[in-house]
Amino acid sequence: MNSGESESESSNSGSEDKSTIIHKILGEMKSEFNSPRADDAPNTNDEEKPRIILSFKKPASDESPPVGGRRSLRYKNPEEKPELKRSARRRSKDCSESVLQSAIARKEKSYNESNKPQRLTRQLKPTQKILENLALAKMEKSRFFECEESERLVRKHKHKHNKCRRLKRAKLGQGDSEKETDSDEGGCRRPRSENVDEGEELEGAKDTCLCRRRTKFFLATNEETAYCAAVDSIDDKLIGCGRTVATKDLMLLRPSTRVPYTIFCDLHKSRLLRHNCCPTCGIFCTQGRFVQCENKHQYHKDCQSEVDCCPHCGISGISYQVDIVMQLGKKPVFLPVQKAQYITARMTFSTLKTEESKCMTPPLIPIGSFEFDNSFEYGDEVYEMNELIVAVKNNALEKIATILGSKTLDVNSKIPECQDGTILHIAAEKGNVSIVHMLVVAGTQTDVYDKDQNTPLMAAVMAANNETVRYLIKTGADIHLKGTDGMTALHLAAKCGNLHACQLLVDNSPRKAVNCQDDGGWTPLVWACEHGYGDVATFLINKGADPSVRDVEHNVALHWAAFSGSCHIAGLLLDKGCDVNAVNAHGDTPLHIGARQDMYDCNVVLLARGADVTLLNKNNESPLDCVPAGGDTYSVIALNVTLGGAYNSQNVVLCNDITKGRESNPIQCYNSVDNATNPNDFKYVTKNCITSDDVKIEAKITDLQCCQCEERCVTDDCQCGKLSLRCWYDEEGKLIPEFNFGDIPMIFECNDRCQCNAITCNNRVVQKGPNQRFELFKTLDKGWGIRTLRPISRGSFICEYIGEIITDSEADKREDDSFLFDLENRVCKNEDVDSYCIDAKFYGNFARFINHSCNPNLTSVKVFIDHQDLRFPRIAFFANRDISNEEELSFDYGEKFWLAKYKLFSCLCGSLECKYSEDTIGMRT
Ligand SMILES: C[S@@+](CC[C@H](N)C(=O)[O-])C[C@H]1O[C@@H](n2cnc3c(N)ncnc32)[C@H](O)[C@@H]1O
Repeated sequence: MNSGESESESSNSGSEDKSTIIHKILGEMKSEFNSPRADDAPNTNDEEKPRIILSFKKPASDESPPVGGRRSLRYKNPEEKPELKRSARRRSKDCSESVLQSAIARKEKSYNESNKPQRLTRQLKPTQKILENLALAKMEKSRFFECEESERLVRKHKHKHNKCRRLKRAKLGQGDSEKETDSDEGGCRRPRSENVDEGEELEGAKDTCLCRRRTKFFLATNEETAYCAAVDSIDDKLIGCGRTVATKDLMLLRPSTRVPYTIFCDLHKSRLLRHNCCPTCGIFCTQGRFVQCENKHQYHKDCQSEVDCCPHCGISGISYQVDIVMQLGKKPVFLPVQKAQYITARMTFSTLKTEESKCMTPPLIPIGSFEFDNSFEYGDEVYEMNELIVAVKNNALEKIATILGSKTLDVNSKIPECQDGTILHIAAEKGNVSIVHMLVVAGTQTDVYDKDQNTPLMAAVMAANNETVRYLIKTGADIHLKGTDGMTALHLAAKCGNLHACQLLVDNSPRKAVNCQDDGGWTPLVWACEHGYGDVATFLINKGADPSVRDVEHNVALHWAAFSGSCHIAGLLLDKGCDVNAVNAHGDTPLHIGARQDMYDCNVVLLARGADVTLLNKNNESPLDCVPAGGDTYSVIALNVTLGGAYNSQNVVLCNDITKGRESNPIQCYNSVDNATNPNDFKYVTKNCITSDDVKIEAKITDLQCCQCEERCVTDDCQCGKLSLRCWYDEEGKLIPEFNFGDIPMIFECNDRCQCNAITCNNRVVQKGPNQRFELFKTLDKGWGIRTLRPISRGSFICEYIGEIITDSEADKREDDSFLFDLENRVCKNEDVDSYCIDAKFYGNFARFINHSCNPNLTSVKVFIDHQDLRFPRIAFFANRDISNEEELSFDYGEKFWLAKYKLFSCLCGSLECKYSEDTIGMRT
């Protein structure tokens, strides 16, 4: 096949710049492998072998279906069904550790994202006392310095060389990272107005402030712990400390008489000693811009009087503005234990984004009915887990608070009476959001499994405690976790008919989990159909549930709707393009199932929508053979048989799945044209393969350019996006509207070396494989072809062109050239370097059956995933326009193909723009 399609040409001409950029980025790729122009190919043969020439494009993906146990639609009554043994997932220690790690990571992340520190520290408003002190200090200062004015002028003169203020940076160690020298002592002078009888000096220094003074005052408390009441000024925000202070060390201190006595932790004491606490307002100068005197005493600019003078030592004239930065060795990780220390903090939900939920639920204020104040007496009592369980079961909030506050229990310990779940499982099942909240705040992990492989979220879903479901989702519970039989919380919600929970789960799923399959291959939609929950089925379909997804027994959702006899759901599925005569692994159509279940109403709907009464299953049974004789269902099917209402009776299913289970969705083979049997003269593969040593792909993982994105690769910083010029995929995995099908970039998807999350990453589409529904069918005049069983929107990924990677010279030797796809990686004509093709003749996927059209609905795009060797792009087809149900898929083979083939046959695409028909090909040769 030869070059020449217009898209290809424009793509090539435009690709030089992009190639240059990509070369620059990759830094190691040779220019000769870029900008491959089909016309530049060395033409060593007059009779050149035809190649299909690229016109590059791609779509969305979903989780690949798990395999495992299944139920069978062969059994009329559920009781007849053999009990399913689906994979019993055993959780290992590693698994639980990773759950913990990810829970911590999520909490950290949500903390960082929310940028609201109040759950971790207390953010305080200045008290009335502090404000009064500020005003008082200003007045005192101005009075005091009136009489100091003349002295100040002398000192000013003395230090005139330092008069211009300098900006300098200081670093303040949050721990003991910085040991400041005490060289400031010498310069301290006592202002006349200060009370010298405050107490004994801490280190004998004669400061005018009281930063270094001991006092005779101690805090009297019966509590085991006291908390530091220091207030830090951090970037103009006031943050309370709250560290614990040993009760044996409760000396009350203050930096001046203007501020109240306070309890300080060791850290704040040492900073007080170093004059880091402003004597005017009593707030520590912790991070931000402050003023520092010559003696390294720090205070706030606003706390300075109009006369430039240090409120610590009174020295005037020599002051600097300093930028203080907290010096932390590493990012703080707030573990539940640490959070639990802040027992005086009011529990709040303010750090969570309160997105408008579609469900009408009241705002989430879990503690609404409960005032959790710090007057609880925890005492020395040691509690048993049983007491907590009883308290949770009885909704005894105060008791729960007391037990949790005592910290005598491991809130994550497994409870044998509760299937080895935790106390959070019990609370989630019980459904009191306040209790769930208290447990979460007390450090209970949300993503733990019980023996039945249910998480607390799943327990809440099954118990229909939807406020708890909402709370747990917002708190970061992982909604994608799979439990028994590979079921997610959404599967369970659909199975239970819990519409509200379905809404919460779907609306909070970053990449829609709506088509996720469990071990039996069932989607949430299948569960809703099986149990006849019309509202849930409608909701899921509206949210993009695919009615054509097959389970492991090849049933589609319509089989399950027929099983439950839900005519409303059956109609809905048929409206969405579900095939009324879809056949499962036993050859049963939905009508066979509906007949066996004696579902009259539903069978009427199926018959009215074209169900074929003549189709035989693998036991040679027609639907009429399956129905109990004598009833209404028998009559209605018998009537249709009598009337000869066989619909599409010409259609013959030759094979249920040409992929033999290798694709996530089976592909049936239909032939209603002739007697040809299904094509099986090739090996179905889903990855390109190599059969010769002549093909060597540079695929070292260490050579891969990769990204450092934390999660989803949605920002411009994603390195893989930059390689592709930008990320071309939207949230659903479709090419964005800006993607220019006339000037196609190469796409570099995220790879195994990237940091991002493989499930939620936006830049992974082709690697997840095809997820649409297709059918192999016999065309009237072009042999086999591929058509879609449902509408496909523009930009969707269809499939890759998969086959055997061979060298050009090998391709030239091959007899059948109908399946060669030229990788367009030919180097300069003069160089004797081989280039490559993909041959799908012997090894291939269903793309090998896609025919040519001069007005194609697919465009091919070069994609790189597991290697970045530009000689071997993966060829991905994307819909270049909306494609309707049952439309044949096609791409442009390119001029090279037709120049080689026109003597044998001409193009039968039938489009008005056809360039290679019998009539038009002459104009091109
Ligand atoms: C890659 S195969 C496509 C699958 C093929 N129809 C089959 O039955 O295996 C390419 C071959 O399909 C046929 N073909 C594809 N598109 C065609 C078209 N527009 N007109 C005529 N023949 C076409 C040609 O025989 C061509 O060599």
